[in-house]
Amino acid sequence: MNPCHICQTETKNSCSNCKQVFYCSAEHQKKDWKEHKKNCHPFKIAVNNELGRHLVATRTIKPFEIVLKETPLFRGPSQLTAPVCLGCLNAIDPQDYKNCEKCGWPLCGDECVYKAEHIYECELTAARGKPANVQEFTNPHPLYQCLSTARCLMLRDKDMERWKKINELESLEDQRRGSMQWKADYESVCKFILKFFNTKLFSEDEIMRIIGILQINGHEVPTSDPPHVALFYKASFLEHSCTPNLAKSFNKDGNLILWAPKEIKKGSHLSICYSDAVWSTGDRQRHLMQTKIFKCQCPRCLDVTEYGTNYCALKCEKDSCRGLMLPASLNDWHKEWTCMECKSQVDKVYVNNILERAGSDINAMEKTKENCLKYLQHYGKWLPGNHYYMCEVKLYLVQQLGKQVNELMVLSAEELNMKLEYGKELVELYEKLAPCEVRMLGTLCFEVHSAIAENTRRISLQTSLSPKELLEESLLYVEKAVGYLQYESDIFVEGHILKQAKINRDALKMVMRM
Ligand SMILES: C[S@@+](CC[C@H](N)C(=O)[O-])C[C@H]1O[C@@H](n2cnc3c(N)ncnc32)[C@H](O)[C@@H]1O
Repeated sequence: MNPCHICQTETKNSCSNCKQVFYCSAEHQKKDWKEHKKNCHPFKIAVNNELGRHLVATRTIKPFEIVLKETPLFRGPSQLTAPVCLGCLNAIDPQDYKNCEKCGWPLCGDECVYKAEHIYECELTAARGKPANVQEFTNPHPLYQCLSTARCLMLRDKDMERWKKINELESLEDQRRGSMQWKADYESVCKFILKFFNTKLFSEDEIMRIIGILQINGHEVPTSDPPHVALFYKASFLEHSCTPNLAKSFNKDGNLILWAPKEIKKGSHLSICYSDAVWSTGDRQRHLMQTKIFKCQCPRCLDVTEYGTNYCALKCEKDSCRGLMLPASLNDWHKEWTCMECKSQVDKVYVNNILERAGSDINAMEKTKENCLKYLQHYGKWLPGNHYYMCEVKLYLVQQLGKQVNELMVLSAEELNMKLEYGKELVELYEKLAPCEVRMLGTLCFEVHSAIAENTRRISLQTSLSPKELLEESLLYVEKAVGYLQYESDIFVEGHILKQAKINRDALKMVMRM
């Protein structure tokens, strides 16, 4: 029993969405709804020593349910960017832009001059008495490195409520202080702000704290081109996992949508991936340590085989052995690797040589069908089929084969089969390893569906029958594609795939009813 939020009468009845606030009657619940809905979510904030604040589900969350939809608390240009319009945050067209009359920063045009967020750096720049002078538009521009920090600092005197919330977020000041990144930020952002804006408004500590908050909590938002950075208040309490349980989508206004691709049980921690779930363990861990200052101990990082997928393994160096080599234990990625079959060992130099060559060859390679096939054949000597580099190349192949309109119809039987087999293989692998990489999974499922549909068409031309199992399989993959992409906006290519997937799904259902 708990007290009713309105009248304190003891009651068992809680809000069915968040399970955290109690009401003795429907009437009292209705009375409180306007206030309560702002904080009514199926999670609560918890704290422990290892994670700090984190979010825990207060009830079981159903597949595809939206767990949190949030508008940005703050948005601004990325730290490393070519000049962008400070109104809409899209790239400046060097042939068609306008300098703000008050501060000199380039903007797209009149419609962007009065966008609310620009007033912050506009005022700060106008106060220095000399307009900003941006002439070069194609490369990352040093002036822009300091802009988000400066814009955010201005909230202190302009928007107390937002400033207070931003300052509640983690800055990891002590862990960051003195690191290489901290020193670089001190020179290129902190000292630069004080000098460029010729201001004494902010202390060095205040500036370094805001830099930390932006680094630890910032999200890259792809709704502008190039993407911009934004802070979201409640989403900032989410912990990281390399196999998270929440997917992240953005609507066209840059609002964040966090949703559950699979059921999440009551009491589970909610997580997103701060890094890239398709990267190798070494790369993810390095990235997390450099940018978010912690060593990931998620179940995937604590299992060298990554749930038996052997995503980072190498083939045994001995031709006579079919085993796979991995570090002997978790913290030994940088020591010897051992074959799990014959127990022979190789040193890190051997491992690095293979990985460095395989990595630089992918980067340098033009991603044509022929090159991808050559790569798979060549590196198949050292890398197993599930290796992350092999998967990257298979992903290119699946997308390349039948990319143009009607090209699918002229693929050879062998090519069509390759698209199908690699596509299915990748869906199975990434559903295990990266179930929240929904854009990649949705696109892959759509490719597999298209390949099965084409196969079905070829078979039915020969037999005048459409094999039922193939139609069912094609429907299964197109339904998966719709599920994974359902929150994608039509400003993204994935939003267009979603539209087509829905059309194909409905058409398939009709054919199957006939
Ligand atoms: C965006 S904040 C998350 C909220 C933060 N715990 C707080 O109290 O505000 C990111 C920071 O939380 C901590 N953190 C998040 N996920 C973690 C994890 N899986 N393991 C260890 N620390 C984690 C790290 O310090 C990380 O830099």
